[in-house]
Amino acid sequence: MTANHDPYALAPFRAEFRDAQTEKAFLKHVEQGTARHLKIALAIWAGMVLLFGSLDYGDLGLTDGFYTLMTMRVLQAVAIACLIVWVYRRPNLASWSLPLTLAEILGFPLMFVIFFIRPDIAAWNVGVICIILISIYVFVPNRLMYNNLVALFGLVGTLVSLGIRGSELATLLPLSVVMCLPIVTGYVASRRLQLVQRQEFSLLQEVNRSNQELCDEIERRKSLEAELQRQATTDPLTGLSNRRQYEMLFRRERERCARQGGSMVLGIADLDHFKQINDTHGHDLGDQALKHVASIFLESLRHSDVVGRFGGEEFILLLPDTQMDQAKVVVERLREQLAGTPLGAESLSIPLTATFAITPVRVDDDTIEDIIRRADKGLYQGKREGRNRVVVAA
Ligand SMILES: Nc1nc2c(ncn2[C@@H]2O[C@H](COP(=O)(O)OP(=O)(O)OP(=O)(O)O)[C@@H](O)[C@H]2O)c(=O)[nH]1
Repeated sequence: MTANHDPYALAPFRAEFRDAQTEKAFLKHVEQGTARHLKIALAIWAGMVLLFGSLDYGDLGLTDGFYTLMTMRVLQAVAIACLIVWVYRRPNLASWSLPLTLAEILGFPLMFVIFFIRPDIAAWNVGVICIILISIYVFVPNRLMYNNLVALFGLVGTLVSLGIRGSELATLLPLSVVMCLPIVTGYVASRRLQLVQRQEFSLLQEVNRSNQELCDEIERRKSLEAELQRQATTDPLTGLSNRRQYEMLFRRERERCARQGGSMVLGIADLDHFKQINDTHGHDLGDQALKHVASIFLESLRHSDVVGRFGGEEFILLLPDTQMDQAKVVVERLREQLAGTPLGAESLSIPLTATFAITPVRVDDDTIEDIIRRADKGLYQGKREGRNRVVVAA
């Protein structure tokens, strides 16, 4: 495929897409409509074939000629009915042109035979053939080149039949010009229709492509926005809420608890001897330890609780809808869980403990800093008293 390949370029004479894949996609797109057209055209064809039998009867009576013509008409009508059923079951046949072309070509001999059995209505027969020629173009769309082939067969067959019947060249020449008129008219009308249909299809594809691009762009922006939001609200190392986020959540939860008459507890956790872990095992393992602690806190607490990273090895816990005695039990359990889950890394098992302080959020606390300051005092007390404990800072 070249750089400037246009998949929607049209071949003006065939009135089809130059690109075979695009043409295939178009035919698939119009398959149901094409099949419907074809079934209607075939039904009209079969009806006309049988209807003209009544004229044969009127003119010929029950003669051999009538029986021959009627047998051909009935056989043809049955063949057309089979074709309708076939197209009904497999609509893609309407665009799959070769069998259809053969069926159309096989329909013509009946018209040619009439010249021999009913020479008296030769002029009528030529008229009917002209109508058939134009109908092929109008009613059987999207197969222009095959229609040209069928029309040529009809034209040549008619002239040859009349020639055999003894018509002069002087008659046949103007007749061929007259018969070319419906062919040219049908070709031009059908070509225009095919081009317009394909231009519409190209536009539709373009619109679909633009829509898809737009949807992709919206998706990309949404995920970018979500990522930015995540980065703006979480601590990059542990994934916990950062200061901005937990302060916002604190305000929201405090207001909600106040509205609903619930109480809220704030806790601080500070890892014990964390400097020693960093110094002994390195900063990377220190980072791993922080992530380990964060995941234990997140797993152990309720979804409605908030865990934030307060500073280096300090964490903040917000427990909405919780009384102090309940908070004491919850945080004690958290302490035990942390102490009982050492960090396993490179065949090492590093015990981790933390000192916790909890304090109630009071109505007269102005800011979160006031509450943290109170909890901090409890934390110092806990560190002084030997670490790995929960202190209530009332
Ligand atoms: N690996 C790592 N270490 C950090 C990070 N933030 C702070 N630290 C370290 O955490 C340690 C905190 O040490 P200290 O404040 O003395 O506290 P501690 O050693 O835990 O002692 P106590 O709190 O008294 O039990 C320091 O060594 C900091 O460098 C971090 O993001 N990653």
